[in-house]
Amino acid sequence: MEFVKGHGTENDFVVLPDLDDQLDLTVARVQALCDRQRGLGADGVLRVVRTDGKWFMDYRNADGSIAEMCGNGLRVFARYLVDAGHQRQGEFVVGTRAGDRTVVTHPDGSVTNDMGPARVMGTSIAAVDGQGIGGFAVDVGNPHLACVTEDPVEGFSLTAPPGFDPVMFPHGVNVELINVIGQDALRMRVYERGVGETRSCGTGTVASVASWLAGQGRTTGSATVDVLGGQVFVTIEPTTSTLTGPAVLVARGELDKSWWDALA
Ligand SMILES: N[C@@H](CCC[C@H](N)C(=O)O)C(=O)O
Repeated sequence: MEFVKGHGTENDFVVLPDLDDQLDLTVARVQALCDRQRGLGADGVLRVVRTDGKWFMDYRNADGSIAEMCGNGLRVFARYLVDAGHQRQGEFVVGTRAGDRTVVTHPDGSVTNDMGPARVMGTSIAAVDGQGIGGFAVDVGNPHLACVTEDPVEGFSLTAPPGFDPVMFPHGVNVELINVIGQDALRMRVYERGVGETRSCGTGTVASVASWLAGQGRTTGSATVDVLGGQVFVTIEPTTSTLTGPAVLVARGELDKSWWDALA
């Protein structure tokens, strides 16, 4: 069974081409694939499915849970489709659990995703490293609590999961810590639901820009977002948002059939 390994600003994924929707992708198999000692190692899995001529990104977190959307994963997914000859360079549509998303692949390897609306749902508090930090709840298809803070984000420990209000976030939440580092320039760290701290989160960068704008009473604007794994560019518009950043394919190979079968 073929696999491809790739990353977007060092948020890394195992891509599993399954065009005819045949794979039984169990929780145990996702966990083993993502394990950095006993598997390939990744923050998540992107299963590539084609149903009735439409692409679908089946995204799974490293713990095996299903998430609605993955912004960095979508760029890697798009890059894979072009690299494999399934799509021409340029614009096409990928279905996700959060809805259809238009992507544009660029000759320099970067990809621009239409990320859909970033909906600011209210305010809440994250408990991080023994500290309560206020932020905005932002729905980017998946849930985020994006917190702008004056304290340097480098100073926080994100080894333990942040606390959050389970009434506001009944299905869990991704928590972002954000510093404003210049004009229209943010720095972000993230603790992802179902993964832990990652070096980037595309939906998290969109939520961060929406939260930063909301803090100024604004609903539109653009910013660069520096993450541990690089930089992306986000624009928030009245009814949608866009995310531009790199997408890198690192390796391709074959999974061992007996290893895979033993995990069923
Ligand atoms: N890394 C992703 C987000 C993946 C899903 C997230 N962990 C969740 O459970 O909602 C991104 O780039 O957006």
